[in-house]
Amino acid sequence: KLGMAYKKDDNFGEWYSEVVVNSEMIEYYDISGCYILRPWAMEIWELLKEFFDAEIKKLKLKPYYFPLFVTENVLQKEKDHIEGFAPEVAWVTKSGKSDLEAPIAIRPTSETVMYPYFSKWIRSHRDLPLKCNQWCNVVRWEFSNPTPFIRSREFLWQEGHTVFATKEEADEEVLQILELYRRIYEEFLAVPVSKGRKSEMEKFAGGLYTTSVEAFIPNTGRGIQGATSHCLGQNFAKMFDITFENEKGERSMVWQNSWAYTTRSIGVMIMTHGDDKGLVLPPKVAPIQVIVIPVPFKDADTTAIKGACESAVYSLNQAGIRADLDARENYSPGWKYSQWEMKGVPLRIEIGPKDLANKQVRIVRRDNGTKVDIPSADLVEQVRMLLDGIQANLLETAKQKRDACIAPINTWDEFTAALNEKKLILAPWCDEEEVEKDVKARTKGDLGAAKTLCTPFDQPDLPSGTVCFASGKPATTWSFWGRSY
Ligand SMILES: O=C1CCCN[C@@H]1CCCn1cnc2cc(F)c(F)cc2c1=O
Ligand SMILES: [Mg+2]
Repeated sequence: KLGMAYKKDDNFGEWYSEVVVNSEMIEYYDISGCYILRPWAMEIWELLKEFFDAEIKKLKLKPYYFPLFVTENVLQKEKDHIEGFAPEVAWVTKSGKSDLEAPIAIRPTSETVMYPYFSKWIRSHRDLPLKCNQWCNVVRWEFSNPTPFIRSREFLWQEGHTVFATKEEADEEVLQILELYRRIYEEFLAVPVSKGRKSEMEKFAGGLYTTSVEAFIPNTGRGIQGATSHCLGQNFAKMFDITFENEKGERSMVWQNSWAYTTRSIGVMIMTHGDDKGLVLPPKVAPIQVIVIPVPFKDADTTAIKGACESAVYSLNQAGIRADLDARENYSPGWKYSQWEMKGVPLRIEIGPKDLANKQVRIVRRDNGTKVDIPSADLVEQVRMLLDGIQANLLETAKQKRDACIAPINTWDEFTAALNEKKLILAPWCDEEEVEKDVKARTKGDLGAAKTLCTPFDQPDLPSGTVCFASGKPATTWSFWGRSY
């Protein structure tokens, strides 16, 4: 509970498992790949949801809830949509002692659950655009090493599924949602991400194109997909016969998007900001932003000290700041400091007899450990400034660490060297799928093969004559490559 046995830079995997448990976010469960999400994690999920849900409501998304279960023939409606995924599908085969007539799948994603009904509900252009979002869990029985938040067999997400009359509307929304995902990561979780397009090989096979926000974990040198926003084109319209009568009375197929972010986002935040004392929470997502701790002294007036703590908490809460009082009698101040540091609370306020006498409080920052004494009269404004400062500092520090890992390369040898140095590789590529397959084959190994992470929208200058690092053919784009989660 108190103190960490593992150091982040020495044993990242063990450090991570310890932090998520000691901070009371996760409890391990007796089914591999399944975890209990405790309040310290769920409150973060709820703060993210509050932002995202309000934003998509501005975009006219409507809330739905579709069934958890999918019949076999519906799930397999289109082979290439779930071809490679079949091993991940979890099936219900019995109820009680008796077998079900036909096995029923638990949703791994909801296209096949929803789209037959989109087909039924959409008749004319007046039924468009249809904008559906659901907050739910999905199950994917993955076998690669399970990691809390990052890779679990059940996870929480939102899945947006939208239907438009024109490709232009779909293309526009794909980027609007991607920008919301960037905001989730950079403005709330203080995690820098790159917006880009997935390669033909890495994109959602059922769609037309995939965009994503990509993060990077310097400790492991691995990229990680933060969220995805797909344009499905008319592929699912064809599959599920989703057509509408346009203004001219012609029957045409709809254009669709689908997009999601998941509880994985919490794991990325933990990996990015955590340190050897535990979690470091960005204030925007901290369930408690300020913890106030009375520091009694042998014969000091403990009642007056507690009163001062309570009024500090009260005025902070009145100002919309999530503050709490830790007045537990059975723990020493020192123990409390360590425990709230482990939980990553951005600010700690200590009030002892001296502070009381001087009408001040001592504030300690979790991100850089600095201590400052401020007059109680300035409490709310100073705390607000400190919280904003911590939020900005966390993003800036993470950006600098990530940028320090970016390795622009031109040749194969530079590529393999950068890969072994756990870099986020920026390479000129001919954008050919065969070459991507070849790089995967040539870099196979215990740590996993290298792959494209995304082709960033923000393209550096590509001098004419630049050749692809892997094929020697003319390069057409700069892409991020690396090992990934
Ligand atoms: O990524 C998104 C956004 C939200 C809606 N879905 C899309 C594509 C999901 C891609 N995907 C991802 N994983 C899957 C796992 C399965 F077991 C399975 F049957 C199907 C899939 C599958 O289609
Ligand atoms: Mg998967």
